[in-house]
Amino acid sequence: MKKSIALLPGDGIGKEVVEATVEILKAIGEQFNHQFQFNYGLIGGDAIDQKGNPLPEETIAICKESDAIILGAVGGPKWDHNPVELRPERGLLALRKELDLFANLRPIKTFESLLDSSPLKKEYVDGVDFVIVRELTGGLYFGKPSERIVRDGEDAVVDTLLYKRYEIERILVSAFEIAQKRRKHVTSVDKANVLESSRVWREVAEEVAARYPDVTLEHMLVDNAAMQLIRSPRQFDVIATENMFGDILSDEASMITGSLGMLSSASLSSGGLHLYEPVHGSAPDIAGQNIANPIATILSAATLLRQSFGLEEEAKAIEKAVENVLNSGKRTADLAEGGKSISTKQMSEEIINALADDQDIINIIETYS
Ligand SMILES: NC(=O)C1=CN([C@@H]2O[C@H](COP(=O)(O)OP(=O)(O)OC[C@H]3O[C@@H](n4cnc5c(N)ncnc54)[C@H](O)[C@@H]3O)[C@@H](O)[C@H]2O)C=CC1
Ligand SMILES: CC(C)CC(=O)C(=O)O
Ligand SMILES: [Mg+2]
Repeated sequence: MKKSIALLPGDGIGKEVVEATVEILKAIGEQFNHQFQFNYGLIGGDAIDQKGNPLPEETIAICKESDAIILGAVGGPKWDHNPVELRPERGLLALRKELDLFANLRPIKTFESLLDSSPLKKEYVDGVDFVIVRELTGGLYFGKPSERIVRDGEDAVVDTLLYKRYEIERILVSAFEIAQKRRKHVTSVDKANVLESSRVWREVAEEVAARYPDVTLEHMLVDNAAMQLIRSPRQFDVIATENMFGDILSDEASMITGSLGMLSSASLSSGGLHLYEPVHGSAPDIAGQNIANPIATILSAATLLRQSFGLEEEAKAIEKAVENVLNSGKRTADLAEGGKSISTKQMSEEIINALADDQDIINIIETYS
């Protein structure tokens, strides 16, 4: 198979985890005889420094000419005091809007060998397997006005939470479609006791639920949801929520797996050009040290192969290789609890070695060759 992938490493550890992931894709391409062409683009802080724009036109063009996109992360202290339109994060938000990447799927599934790495009790996290379906192109991060103003003669500030009804409907439809293929339970998370947008969200959730009689709908207020994620995370199957709530809850949920560096995500578009990105950011505190955990990005790439290219065996091979490496006790620093750890590059090499050693893959390749 010949396919092109746009690579937007971005800033900080974004560069390191994308580089580690490219090595995995090259290895899987060689093993399964696929030709993946990589098209690099600038986004975020680097793009501001080199082009004066966090999302240059060339980057949008590179994405649109590709079959799928992998993004690392954007941001860093260097640009923290820039005016808002020259913040690296603006580049990512603009790309999500430009490509209508409205559905961000963030699976939270524990690995057997990492049960002790979670700060939560092992018996609570064992068997956790749910997905956060986060709306990604609306809500507070996109509403206008978003500015400093003067109100009643006082300095004030306004951010706007705006959703069109169809935006709420389509993300809930995505959540119900996903739930139908899973354990058929949607927890719709909102703040309907306070926010009008959440009241409409609830109404739409009820309407959509009526079209999926085999799926159970439960409403949960976001503050309770934040607590339930810690108290009994196994209760969740699909969590459907708006942009900011999903952003916050997913970082919280990452600790069920042991590290933010483990959480992959897929940002799906209405147009079919999807973007795959880790849940974490550019981690300036560890950037440039070759110690970041690349697994979130590597698992995002596995989802890309499955979702965008239909390469199920290849996706499974990567997921199994990651599991085998973790089972062998190898850990990056975030999971090593002060013990022996391996670098970002070494983790990538270990996963490549595990791919090469996997007898199932060798059998598949022999069957197809
Ligand atoms: N998708 C994106 O591009 C995102 C960008 N950001 C940006 O990233 C910058 C840093 O934000 P933070 O709040 O520090 O969030 P962050 O997600 O970058 O880091 C939070 C903490 O988790 C650790 N961490 C994150 N990913 C890791 C990995 N793969 N391996 C090991 N440890 C990892 C970091 O070292 C840090 O201690 C900011 O500029 C922020 O706006 C934040 C979140 C998402
Ligand atoms: C630019 C931010 C909204 C990125 C982020 O925190 C996320 O998507 O999880
Ligand atoms: Mg986030």
